[in-house]
Amino acid sequence: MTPLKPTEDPWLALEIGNSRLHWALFIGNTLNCTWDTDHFPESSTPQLPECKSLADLPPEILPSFITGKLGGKNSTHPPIFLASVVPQQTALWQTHPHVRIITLPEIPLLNMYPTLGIDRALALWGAGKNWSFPMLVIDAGTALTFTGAAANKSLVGGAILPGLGLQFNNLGEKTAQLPQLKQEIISLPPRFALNTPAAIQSGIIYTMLAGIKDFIMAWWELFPESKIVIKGGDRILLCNYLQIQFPEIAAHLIVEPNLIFWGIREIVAAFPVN
Ligand SMILES: Nc1ncnc2c1ncn2[C@@H]1O[C@H](COP(=O)(O)OP(=O)(O)O)[C@@H](O)[C@H]1O
Ligand SMILES: CC(C)(COP(=O)(O)O)[C@@H](O)C(=O)NCCC(=O)O
Ligand SMILES: [K+]
Repeated sequence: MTPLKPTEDPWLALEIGNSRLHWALFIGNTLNCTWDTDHFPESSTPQLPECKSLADLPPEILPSFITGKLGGKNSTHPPIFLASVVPQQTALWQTHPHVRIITLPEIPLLNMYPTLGIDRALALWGAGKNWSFPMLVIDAGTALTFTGAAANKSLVGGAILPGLGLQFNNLGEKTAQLPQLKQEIISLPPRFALNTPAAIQSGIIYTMLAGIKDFIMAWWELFPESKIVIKGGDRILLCNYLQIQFPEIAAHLIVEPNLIFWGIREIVAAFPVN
């Protein structure tokens, strides 16, 4: 891989989550734009190892406006810094000539355990470096996770539960009489509902909001001054309802969709260049 001049060269960040791929284009240290794409279908076997130039990347991965920003299809392929929590998807990229996979030991957090998700570690590192430690990150993604570190950048720990989409899908799939609902809740349902869809929405949303509040309160008992950042595909929906249910808590949350990319940028900046 050609060495990177961190101040001016373009590079791509790719986070592979359990629902989709999250992409960012950086020019040096500056985030230029972000986009999301689907996982590769398991049936397809993209010829990623053959990717020598940008023209070889499928258009559903690299939209044409991004190729344009990079100087067109014939320009040199920028490096892709990849962090993934989906091993089957990582495997597809492993042999790509311009991909560099970020691993847990490269993240300078202390006290990490070996199976900690790289997305959680990067988001926490990115948040702490941007806003300061202690720090608690809430990731409202496929899974909902809480991940916290103390002032000395040491992982305190966290928690994992099914995210909003998973809760709705699981309930719809594993019960005979419950419908598959979309998690787009237009407004907060009545707490004590008189029809099935509203009862499902009530159960899921009120317990999730109460759970988030409880974890935040427990964290503030340990670290009263800590900032809290929330990311992930369901962040806006959850923040909107937190705002209604627990406005004093919602007011303290920093909402940041690009947290993982700040984490990746920190690691790339520390990446040795010739
Ligand atoms: N366009 C979208 N595609 C998929 N999920 C979405 C989209 N917009 C919002 N979501 C919500 O985002 C959640 C997934 O969050 P995301 O941060 O994308 O997941 P991951 O990083 O785990 O792949 C889903 O539960 C879903 O409700
Ligand atoms: C908890 C996760 C599934 C979250 O994944 P996501 O919802 O962001 O796709 C992922 O961070 C993971 O696989 N973690 C490994 C276990 C751990 O962090 O302890
Ligand atoms: K994630």
